[in-house]
Amino acid sequence: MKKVLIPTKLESIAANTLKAAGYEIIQEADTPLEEQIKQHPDTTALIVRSEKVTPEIMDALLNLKVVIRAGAGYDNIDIVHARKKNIDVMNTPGANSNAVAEEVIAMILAYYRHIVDADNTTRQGLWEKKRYMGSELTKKTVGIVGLGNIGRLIVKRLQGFEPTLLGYDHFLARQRAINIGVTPTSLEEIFEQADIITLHVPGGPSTKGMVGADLLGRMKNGSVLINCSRYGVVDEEALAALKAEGRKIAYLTDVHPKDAAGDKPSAAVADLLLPHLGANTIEANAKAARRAAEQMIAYFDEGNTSCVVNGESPTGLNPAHLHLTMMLGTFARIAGEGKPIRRIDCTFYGDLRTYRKWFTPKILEGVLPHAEKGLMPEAAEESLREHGIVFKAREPMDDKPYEDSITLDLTTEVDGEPVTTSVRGVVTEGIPMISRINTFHGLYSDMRGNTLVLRYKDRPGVIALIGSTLASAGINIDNIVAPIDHACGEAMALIKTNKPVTDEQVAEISKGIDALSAFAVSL
Ligand SMILES: NC(=O)C1=CN([C@@H]2O[C@H](COP(=O)(O)OP(=O)(O)OC[C@H]3O[C@@H](n4cnc5c(N)ncnc54)[C@H](O)[C@@H]3O)[C@@H](O)[C@H]2O)C=CC1
Ligand SMILES: O=C(O)CCC(=O)C(=O)O
Repeated sequence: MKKVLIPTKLESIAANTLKAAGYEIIQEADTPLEEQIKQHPDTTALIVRSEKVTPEIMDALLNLKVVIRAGAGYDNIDIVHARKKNIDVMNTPGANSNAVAEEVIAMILAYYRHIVDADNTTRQGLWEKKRYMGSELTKKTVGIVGLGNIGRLIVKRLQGFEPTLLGYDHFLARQRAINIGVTPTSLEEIFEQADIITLHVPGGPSTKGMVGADLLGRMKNGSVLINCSRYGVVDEEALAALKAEGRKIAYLTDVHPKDAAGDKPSAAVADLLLPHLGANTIEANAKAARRAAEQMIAYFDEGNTSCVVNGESPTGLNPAHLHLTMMLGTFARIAGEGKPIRRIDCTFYGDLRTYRKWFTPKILEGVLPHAEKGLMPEAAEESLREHGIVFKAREPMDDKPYEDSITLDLTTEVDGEPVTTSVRGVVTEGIPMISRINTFHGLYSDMRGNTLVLRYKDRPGVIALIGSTLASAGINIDNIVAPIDHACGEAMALIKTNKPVTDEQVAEISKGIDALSAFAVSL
């Protein structure tokens, strides 16, 4: 019988559903998880809320197969360590979004109408009507940062207040944001224009300090910043400094470094401070509990991993090929000069064709470096779609003798016209090599390190010119390949250098040799 530990206050429907399906359930909310695992070292699965699931806990549970976070954010679980131990981690996406969306509206109204203070002072016998002059939410400009499950619901729940809605989500295509009902707006403009800004991005390294001195400094006097995402997303020291200078920014927060009693680092800077109440409704708790139980049953009974957030590639796939794909994506993006990407077509030759779906997260990583990393293939494909990128993994043509190689064609839009950069790569002796760029074949250049890429009309003396410009900048050439496309009389030089070549140096060399295209890549 599979033993499931639920070391948290989670609605009994989770335990009941699992018991009915034949699981053994230990639910104990008041004993730390560290203690409970000593009594239950044979635990197969965990369902947690904000409890930390550390490497030590995973190492101690030798039978642990899956950890389910009954909620959205899973930054309390070390998902990388979990992967190493072959433990799947899931969340229950969307289960508590409505609770947070409603909390945000409650916070705004409570702050605007001084509800908390007014209740306190009225109970004390005071009558401070003049002091508690309020503001109205109706027709305010609200900036929503993070348009996932919660951000999108806030859009809906705010509708009655006739707001102007600005939105930012760097994984969401412009048109999708418009369809959701917000005006896609840069972070800088949101912070400059909004009366209320509410944050709904995940926590962790990718968003740590995301709202720092620069953005905070752009906020209007009298504006409100709400943090129901995670502690660390807002640089509270920078906020405190601005407030000390007399800037009138209200800060309403629900999130803390630790979910526990004790001093709160945000207390001095916050105008409203809640004990992580976002998901704390009867409805959200029940929904997350039911989902957690259903997901666990589907996981063990049917092998359903659709909510796994730390998926890995299958055995048999050489990680070097995954890395190569990311490098090809990066290379093509830089060659495409950062123009909007519209389409990516890939062909995986040889044995790689069997694994093609597993390359999607790496393609995403290469072409959209700010996109979420470590996504499952389906989620990566969805992310590409949301960015307005059509992605196709083509069937390889059997007459092409490319063995285990990868072709990536990246199409950008330049002045309304499609422009495609095509790159092909292989792994040789464990080294990721680029073998073709557009019509320039036979490159076989190591993709690691610094590469200067120049296309020019073929003529004698060009390499010498490049060499002398690099030398005068103190840059050494480690290797050069410079094949010629005789059909068009052009050459493509891939020059490996001991240091990165700066944009200014690229421009100087490009001018000196009258290059048709020039860029530098450091991988
Ligand atoms: N206060 C509370 O009780 C609760 C807090 N949360 C927090 O809220 C977060 C969001 O929850 P959901 O909306 O359910 O998650 P979600 O995954 O549906 O949405 C997150 C959105 O943030 C976007 N995003 C990620 N990084 C970004 C960045 N650097 N810049 C702009 N956008 C970025 C993603 O594209 C995605 O659309 C959770 O990760 C969790 O940390 C969630 C539930 C309850
Ligand atoms: O379970 C809770 O109360 C915390 C919810 C939360 O922060 C999340 O789901 O990310």
